[in-house]
Amino acid sequence: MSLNDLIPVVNRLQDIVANANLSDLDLPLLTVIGSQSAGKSSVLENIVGKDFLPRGTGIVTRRPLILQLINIKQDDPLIRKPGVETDEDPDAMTLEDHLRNSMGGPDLPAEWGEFLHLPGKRFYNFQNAKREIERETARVAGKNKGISRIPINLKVYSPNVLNLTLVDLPGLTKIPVGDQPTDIERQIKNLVLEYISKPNSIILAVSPANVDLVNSEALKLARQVDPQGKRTIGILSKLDLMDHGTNALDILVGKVYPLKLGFIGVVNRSQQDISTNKSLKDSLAAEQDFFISHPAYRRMASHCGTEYLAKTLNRTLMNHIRDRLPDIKAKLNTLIGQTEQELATYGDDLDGAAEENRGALILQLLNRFSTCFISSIEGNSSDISTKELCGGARIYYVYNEVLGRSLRSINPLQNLTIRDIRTAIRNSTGPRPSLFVPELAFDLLVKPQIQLLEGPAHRCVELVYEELMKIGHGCGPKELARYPKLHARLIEVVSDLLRDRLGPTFRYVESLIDINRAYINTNHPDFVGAAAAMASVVDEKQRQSQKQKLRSARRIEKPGRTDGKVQETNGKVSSVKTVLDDKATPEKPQKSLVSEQAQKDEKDDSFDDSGSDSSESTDKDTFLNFFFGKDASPAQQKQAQDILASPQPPRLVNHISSVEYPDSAETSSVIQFHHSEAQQALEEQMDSLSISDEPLGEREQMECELIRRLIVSYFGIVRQTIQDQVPKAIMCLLVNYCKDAVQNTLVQTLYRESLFDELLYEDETLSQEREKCRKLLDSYKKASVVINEVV
Ligand SMILES: Nc1nc2c(ncn2[C@@H]2O[C@H](COP(=O)(O)OP(=O)(O)OP(=O)(O)O)[C@@H](O)[C@H]2O)c(=O)[nH]1
Repeated sequence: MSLNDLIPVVNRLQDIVANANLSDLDLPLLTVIGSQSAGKSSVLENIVGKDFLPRGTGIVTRRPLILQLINIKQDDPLIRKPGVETDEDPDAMTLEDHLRNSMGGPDLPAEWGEFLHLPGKRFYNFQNAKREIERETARVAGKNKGISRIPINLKVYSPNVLNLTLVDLPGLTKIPVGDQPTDIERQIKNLVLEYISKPNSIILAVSPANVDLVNSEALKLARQVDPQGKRTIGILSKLDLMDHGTNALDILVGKVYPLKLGFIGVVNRSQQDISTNKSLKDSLAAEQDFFISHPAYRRMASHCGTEYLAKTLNRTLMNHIRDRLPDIKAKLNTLIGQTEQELATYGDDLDGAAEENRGALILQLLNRFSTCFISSIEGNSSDISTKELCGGARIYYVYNEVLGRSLRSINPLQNLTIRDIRTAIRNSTGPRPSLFVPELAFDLLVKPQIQLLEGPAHRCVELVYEELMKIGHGCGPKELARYPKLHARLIEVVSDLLRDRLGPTFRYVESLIDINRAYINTNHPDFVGAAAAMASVVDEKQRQSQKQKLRSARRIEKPGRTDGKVQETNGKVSSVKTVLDDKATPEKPQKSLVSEQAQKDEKDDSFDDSGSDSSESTDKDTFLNFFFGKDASPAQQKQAQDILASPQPPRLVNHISSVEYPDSAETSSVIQFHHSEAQQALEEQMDSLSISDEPLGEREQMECELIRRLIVSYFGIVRQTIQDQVPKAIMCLLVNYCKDAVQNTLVQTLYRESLFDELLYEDETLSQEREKCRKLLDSYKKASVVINEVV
């Protein structure tokens, strides 16, 4: 097999490794070394088969030349790339040439060189390339024999070359000439070693036969990096210039210097041949004649010459490739398996599939989509996230955590000032003073409070709706990715279904609130009732009064200590003041009673039971004494009013003003109950218009407190009802409804023959991907055949 025979095999393998993204076939680097004028460039040129390297007497190669041969196919689009700069002289071009070039000409040569330092410029004429090498050498290394380690990179594109890299290096020399530095020998040696020490480098050590081999600098250096001679090929040049009567037979048969890859004798073109432009072809023929006709080499002529060198290189490259093959083969097998799997995920090509097959496919996809939707809600989907709550679990969370928490966060007495209560009581009694608990006022006041429950109930419906939407969007088998239009339509239909159900669910939840506002059932078994509430109010009042009396008594015993406390604890000034005042007027129960209640409210975040857990004591005597007893003194009234008019305890207000849902990522679930300052100011203004500053009577204070307790108790009952009923309503009207209806709705809307084409429109990128995948698989399979052939 000659180098030319190797080209197609290596090219196919190169294609394989490139396509399969395998590590490169990694063909060795051929590095030509030798003393000055040994014939390195000539050898290299013979291997490449192109006459393009500057040659001559004296030092010619003064910069490393990295020659990258790139194999291109005859029909490679690169060949006809329009608008490239060429080395052709425009003035010397004929009209025909111009036409040919402007049309991206069919006759452009398929071989050209391109320098790294002149990107985009093509050298179709290799004599021009030779001149450019000379110019570029002189530009960097000067004109006077100087050398430079900066390489010249030349790429040769041709259908007739192997993808190989060859390196031509400056000749080894001892004595500095021209601009060369005094340590030229060391510098060149280092430069050469840099290239040949790469294990991937095959060293072509050129030694001229007319110089004693013991003086071969090339062999000396090669031995340094390849002591066993495994990757060094000895080349004996200038065999034609040996003294008459002498020959290099001993060297060529390996008797003088041991090299595993052996020595090969060559006869390159002489300077005269170059001057007379002797063609490469003719010089190869002449070389052949030389060996056949030479008495010493005749017997081994088949193992001499450039052609044999090419064969040896070929064998070396093949061995190298064989070494790499098992690895490539294993990778290829894995890739074939993987690609087959990938191809299977794209599904069969539906082009030209029968109508019933399409119908069955659509039906199957609709069913799988609806099953996925249902199982996501029920929590038996196979694709359950472990990162966040989803589907049915998230709905449960909305009911229990989000709704429960937001309902609990509502203050039953929100927006309800003592003044509002007093005004309501007064309005409801009409012109007469009331005898008993003003029931109408309670009725009037509790209804707007019940309305407060509507916000969280609505939000709960919204959140469940949003979750169902999310489920709808994330649903469906993987195959749906292949049919983007079908997928979009499925989502659309489910979204429509959900949207249709949103209205009825909202309305039902609203009516739940309306129903609860329509009739205030004071007979509810859990309702605290007026008598019990009043009893608890009175009971607390009494207890408070007793406590205060006790404290007053103690203070009278130790007056100094009380004073000290007043000064020490700023925050408690008012309570201590109360005690002191109480001392002067012992019968002022109402104030401490109310403040106790405020403290109680403060402690109770949920606001729901403060009324209902009150004591059942019905101390009629005390109750009547209090309710129909003598009025409090004006001083007592003022004190009570101060406290009643005081705002809600700060912690309570903060708590109500912003309640966050536990799921911080769900910012939309944050329910805000902010009062705008403007609104508050307006309310205060209205208060001052509607309510006189007339202080509350003791009886009024008791009534207000009573109403407050009744509202808290009744509100708690309704809140519980709402917390119980809203999830049931949502399940019935939204979640279960959609679960039951999804499949039918999908089939009714989408299973229509007229829609099949549109719905089964395949994602273009996907069909391209499948095609690509199929081609890749083909190429892998072919590659596998190629590899088996090589072995
Ligand atoms: N007669 C004869 N001349 C040769 C042979 N090989 C090379 N030459 C001549 O030797 C001279 C140097 O050849 P090159 O190929 O330039 O040698 P080189 O080793 O590349 O030289 P530098 O790059 O300058 O180190 C040229 O004039 C060649 O024609 C050969 O086998 N026989």
